[in-house]
Amino acid sequence: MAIEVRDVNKSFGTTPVLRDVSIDVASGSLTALLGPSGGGKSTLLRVIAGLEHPDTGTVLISGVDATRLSPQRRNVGFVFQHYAAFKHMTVYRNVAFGLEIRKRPKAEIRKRVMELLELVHLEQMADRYPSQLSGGQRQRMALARALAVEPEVLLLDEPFGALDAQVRKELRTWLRRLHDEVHVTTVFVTHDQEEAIEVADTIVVLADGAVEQVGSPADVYDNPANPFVMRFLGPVTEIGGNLVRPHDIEITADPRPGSSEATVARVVRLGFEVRVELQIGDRDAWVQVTRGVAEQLALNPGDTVNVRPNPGSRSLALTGA
Ligand SMILES: Nc1ncnc2c1ncn2[C@@H]1O[C@H](COP(=O)(O)OP(=O)(O)OP(=O)(O)O)[C@@H](O)[C@H]1O
Repeated sequence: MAIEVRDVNKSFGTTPVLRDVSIDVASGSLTALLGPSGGGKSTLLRVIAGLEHPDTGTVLISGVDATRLSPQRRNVGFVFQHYAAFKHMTVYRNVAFGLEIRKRPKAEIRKRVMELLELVHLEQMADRYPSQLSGGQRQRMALARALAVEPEVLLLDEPFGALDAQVRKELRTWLRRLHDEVHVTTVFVTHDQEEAIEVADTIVVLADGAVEQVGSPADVYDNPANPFVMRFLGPVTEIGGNLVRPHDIEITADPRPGSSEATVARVVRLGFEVRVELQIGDRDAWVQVTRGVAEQLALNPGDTVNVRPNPGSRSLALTGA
């Protein structure tokens, strides 16, 4: 294990922010800390980095108890949402900085910095200043700088959070590819479930200071541990007291075992998919079907249909939740 967090508790004043948090991060993995705002993601990342100290519990990095080590001695690289670059230094010098203070030979520094700039596709920008870069380019520079000193662990706190949606999407793909090339153990914080699903190989769902579930993107999406995780990871709707993914619902003209009667309220075409809005008793629900299915059923507002979770699909009973 590259990182082992054991029974960590942390409060700010009297407010508990991390409650008995234990996670294992496998060497070479790309792990997302995912959860709603205020859930404790950044605090957990900062505890791993050594920027915050847990009240109780331990943090091991590469098997070594790092709980009391300073950030400098943990050999971690860190990138924040708003990256503080050295404004008066070129991109080259920003990336070289960590190696220069470690007094590495000039030729070695040059080779390493140019390799890194190539890796983050900024080789043409070496002589620019940070103010002459776009937001996405600046974050890529930040990653190159964090990687320069060959950290054992790379920690990213919403690294693309301040960028517009399009650039964010590009950088996600880019981060995944970069990780496939470099394989450095990476933990990144995000509140965006799509980002976590697309980029990470392991997702840790954190809410209200506690770990709700740990698993692969497919695990947490298809087999959520509880209604909170199911709701947070993707769209849900409620049918017969069960929480179901809207694409996991069977809609038929005639009743089937376990089905509920519903009235079609609206049929919305969204390209290939069709969203069927329903009224079941006094509750609203919706189902996502393909255009073919919608056409076959010839659905119109006011029609009576029957719906039930697809046999074999995952649904969660809501009683007591
Ligand atoms: N230095 C601090 N002093 C007091 N309270 C803090 C401090 N840092 C964080 N908190 C509180 O701890 C809780 C968790 O914050 P944290 O930033 O870890 O959550 P998060 O999941 O990363 O949320 P976000 O996505 O909004 O950053 C919040 O209620 C926050 O107000």
